[in-house]
Amino acid sequence: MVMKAPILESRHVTHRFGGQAALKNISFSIEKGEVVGVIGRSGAGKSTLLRFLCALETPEEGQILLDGIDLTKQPENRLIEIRRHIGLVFQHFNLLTSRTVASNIALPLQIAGRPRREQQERVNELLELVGLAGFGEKYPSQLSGGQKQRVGIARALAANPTLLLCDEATSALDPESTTSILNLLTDINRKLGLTIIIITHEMDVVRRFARRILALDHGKLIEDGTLIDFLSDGGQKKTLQPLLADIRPKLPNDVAQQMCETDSPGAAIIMRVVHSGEGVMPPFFGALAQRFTLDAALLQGGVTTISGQPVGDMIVSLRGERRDEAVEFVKELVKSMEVLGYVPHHP
Ligand SMILES: Nc1ncnc2c1ncn2[C@@H]1O[C@H](COP(=O)(O)OP(=O)(O)OP(=O)(O)O)[C@@H](O)[C@H]1O
Repeated sequence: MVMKAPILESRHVTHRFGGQAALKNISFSIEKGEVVGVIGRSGAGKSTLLRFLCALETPEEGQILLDGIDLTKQPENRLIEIRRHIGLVFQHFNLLTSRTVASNIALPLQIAGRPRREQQERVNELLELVGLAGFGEKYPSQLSGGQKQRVGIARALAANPTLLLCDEATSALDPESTTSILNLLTDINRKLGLTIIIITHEMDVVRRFARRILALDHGKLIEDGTLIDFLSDGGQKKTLQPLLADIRPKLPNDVAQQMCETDSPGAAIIMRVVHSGEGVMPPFFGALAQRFTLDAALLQGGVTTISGQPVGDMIVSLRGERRDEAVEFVKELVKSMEVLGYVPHHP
């Protein structure tokens, strides 16, 4: 097997502010072409990590390697050069209002001293790529939030970066523009094979966009995996639950009111089931009901497709004499299963 060299590595990164650790022993490695979401609540350490990843600051301990180069060991003049190869996309776009769209996009090329002709050609290419052909002579004030962010993305891509770092890139946008920007980033990843890291506090954004999720909590890396890993571990790891709360199906109120912790004869078992879709689509529960003569109901949730992969997160209820047999059967097929409680039988 050929081992690919990582494009970005964080090795045992620790950093403190006034004795308080903001990042604790953070290690991960990202390969070229990956799409990674870094998620965490306010104060988790996302911005601190971002500043290290883009070589704006150096951690107290540990190393950051970009394409094999240790950013923590480079002199400032080398870092200036390295930063040119890191595309940054900001929450509030950071466009220069007195410059046209074309001139905003050309800025990194101008700073790098590229010839005017080359700048123009590259700007036209980028306008096309981000779906803004014909917008070059407009000013930022004439654009919608989503369009401004397209300009921000085009500018970040101008110098052919090794890596695109998006800092809360959709947090200032309405849901429709958020979707279009996430689609654009997915498209860019596919077309250019560019490595993209999106840093956000919104689980819905990483759920829809990132094939791999890194979760930070109080400066610690508490999860590094796919959405399915995240959902499966959410049952056991308490620290993941607040992050997942936004996207998980919730127990319907009437069921929550009737549910108790102890099983009793004839009770329905209420379970959260996470699975990768194959063979466990909602009709499966109909077949299960028939096979084990059960009352089986999908109470909440379903299957969504993430990066072409079906991901199921459902709350189901099973009641019947052969209920426990059915539970064992389901357990073999799914990624994880968590018993939430029991609803007693009222004849
Ligand atoms: N310059 C600083 N001086 C002192 N403490 C800081 C500084 N920057 C960050 N911190 C602290 O480090 C911790 C992590 O902060 P950080 O800004 O990285 O979190 P975050 O996940 O980006 O949060 P948010 O989403 O609110 O921006 C917090 O406790 C914060 O108060």
